[in-house]
Amino acid sequence: MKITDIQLGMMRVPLKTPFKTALRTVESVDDIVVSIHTDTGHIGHGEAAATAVITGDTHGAIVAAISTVIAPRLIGRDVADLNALTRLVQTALERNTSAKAAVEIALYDLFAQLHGAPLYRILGGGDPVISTDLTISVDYIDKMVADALDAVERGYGSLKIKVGKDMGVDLERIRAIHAAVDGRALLRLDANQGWTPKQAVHAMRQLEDAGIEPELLEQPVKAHDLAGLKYVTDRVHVPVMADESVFGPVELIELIRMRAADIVNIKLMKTGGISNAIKLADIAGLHGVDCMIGCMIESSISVAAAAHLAVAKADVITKVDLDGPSLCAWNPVEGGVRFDEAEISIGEAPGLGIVSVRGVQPIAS
Ligand SMILES: C[C@H](N)C(=O)N[C@H](CCC(=O)O)C(=O)O
Ligand SMILES: [Mg+2]
Repeated sequence: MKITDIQLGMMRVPLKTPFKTALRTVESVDDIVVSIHTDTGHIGHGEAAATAVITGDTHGAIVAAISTVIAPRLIGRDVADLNALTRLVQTALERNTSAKAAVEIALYDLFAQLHGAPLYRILGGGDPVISTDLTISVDYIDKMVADALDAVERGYGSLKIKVGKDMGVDLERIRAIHAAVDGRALLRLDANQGWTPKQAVHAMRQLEDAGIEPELLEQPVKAHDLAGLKYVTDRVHVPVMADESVFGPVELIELIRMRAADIVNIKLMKTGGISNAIKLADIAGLHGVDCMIGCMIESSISVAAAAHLAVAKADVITKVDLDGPSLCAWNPVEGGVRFDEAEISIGEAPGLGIVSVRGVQPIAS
């Protein structure tokens, strides 16, 4: 199975409701779709999210990285040599993790198709049904409470509450949601770097005093501030999770050496795809550090790949935040992984199981 062409397209899928964090507000998935064509007629699919405030990646940079740097290295190569191909992708250029992720996802999709098995089986197998949380965007308190109650009604057992905007109001937000949900869902807090280390410790102690025990606190402080993250981890009972602070193995090893966090959030758009995500899970597992698998604002192409990985690495990836497809107004993918509110289930179709993708505008390269 030889690679003959790599095509790029732009996909827009509106979200059901605006997605709001301490870092940004976004109303649609606007992602680059990668299709890798082969001489056997098989097509591998991938997707890159341009989350400039986190990865630094923009649409223009993703398109340029793939079309001018990565694709020329892959054309004519055999999909059977997956490890050689992922090395070519990872060493093609520095950073550009979302572009690398999209290409790797499509390569793994093809590799699994080559072997006639769903990707999770190629990655080691597992129970193909997992549960995701749902994100509650940071907003007016009444709106967040209503969104949280709606999510509980829809069957979500874990809610990821976005905070990090204003410490005083954030505490009110959490207290109000905690009271309304009344034990029917676990509360994960994600400050997206919005607090100082001292504010984060103060906030968690206030919650403790009020008898509120969130399941975890995600990325309370600036991404580069590992010392600040450790300051919080050392002083609160709530498990602290690193998200924006950890992209790849190098950051994870430093985080573990410093004992700066209790959990790490693995996202394909940060790791540059599946090969490094496997390394992160293995390093974390070796050190007894649990992982969450997360996503950016992505659709059911790249989130499907993350779901396959989560199934295969379920011993280490114990928490799932793959709600991108649930946030979308419609599903652009025919076939593939089934996203039904909290339940994500993977079928037995080879690769990612994607039959076709709707609403993609070709990008001339
Ligand atoms: C969508 C997912 N639940 C999530 O919250 N991801 C964010 C970043 C998403 C973005 O800004 O695109 C996170 O975990 O920080
Ligand atoms: Mg996060």
